[in-house]
Amino acid sequence: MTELTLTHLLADIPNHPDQPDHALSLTFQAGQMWGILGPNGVGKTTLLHTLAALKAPALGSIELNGHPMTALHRLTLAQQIGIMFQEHQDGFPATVLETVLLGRFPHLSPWEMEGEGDLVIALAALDRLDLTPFRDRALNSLSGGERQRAALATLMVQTPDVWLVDEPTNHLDLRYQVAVMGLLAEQASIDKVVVMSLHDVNVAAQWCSHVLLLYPDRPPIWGAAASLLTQHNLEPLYRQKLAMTELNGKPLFVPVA
Ligand SMILES: Nc1ncnc2c1ncn2[C@@H]1O[C@H](COP(=O)(O)OP(=O)(O)OP(=O)(O)O)[C@@H](O)[C@H]1O
Repeated sequence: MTELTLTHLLADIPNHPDQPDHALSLTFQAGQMWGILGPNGVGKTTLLHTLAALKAPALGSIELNGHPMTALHRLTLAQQIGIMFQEHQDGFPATVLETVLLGRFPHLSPWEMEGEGDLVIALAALDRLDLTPFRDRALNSLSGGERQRAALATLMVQTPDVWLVDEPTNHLDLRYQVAVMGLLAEQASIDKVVVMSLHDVNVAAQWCSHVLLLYPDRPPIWGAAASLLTQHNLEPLYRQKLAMTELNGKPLFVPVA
């Protein structure tokens, strides 16, 4: 079973002094769905990039299934860890299908072209995200929400064991917010590790099994979403007064002006 273990980890946030008492020591496990919550600029994206081994930490270490990340081959990391970025860049002109097929890249030998099996996986992902009608369109012609769905389709095609997703509901209308969170929950249910940054505490309350709360001015806390998502913990997180009610047994928070 996949495990990503953080030991006294401190992400290297530019222009921020290192705060060793803010270090993280926790394990993200297969089947869990983690939401990272915190105010703008606290370091959620930087932490996700650190977990993907795209950025060295300021302190501490990360192990994937007991192996230090720094000792793993880039190809192994690319096969096992997938990240969806918050901003989608157009590296080069490509169609939606060509872009999504890039997710197969870590699974191909050098110079090997995608085969029939790869195409089947890519077409299924396009179908799952309602992108089949867009398959031959240029990626840069898609709307923000369509591009977000194309980025998630690419991650599906990569089939990583660890899904790191930066603000998965960005740009999405309400129906696709639910569809995408359902897709991520499905990945957790098949024993993937799912870790995402979120701005919507209600999405976290509805979908996440665990949360990590990153405070700018005090040590982080982490654990079961049901016990940590409280007014007591969230008001100081956002420095915002909140009202709370309940819907279907889950808390529902509303900012109070
Ligand atoms: N290249 C950079 N140069 C200088 N500062 C940077 C750079 N990249 C990030 N930062 C700063 O690092 C801090 C953490 O940024 P990060 O994007 O990780 O925050 P975040 O919690 O994801 O924010 P948001 O909720 O706004 O997406 C911010 O203050 C940001 O301005």
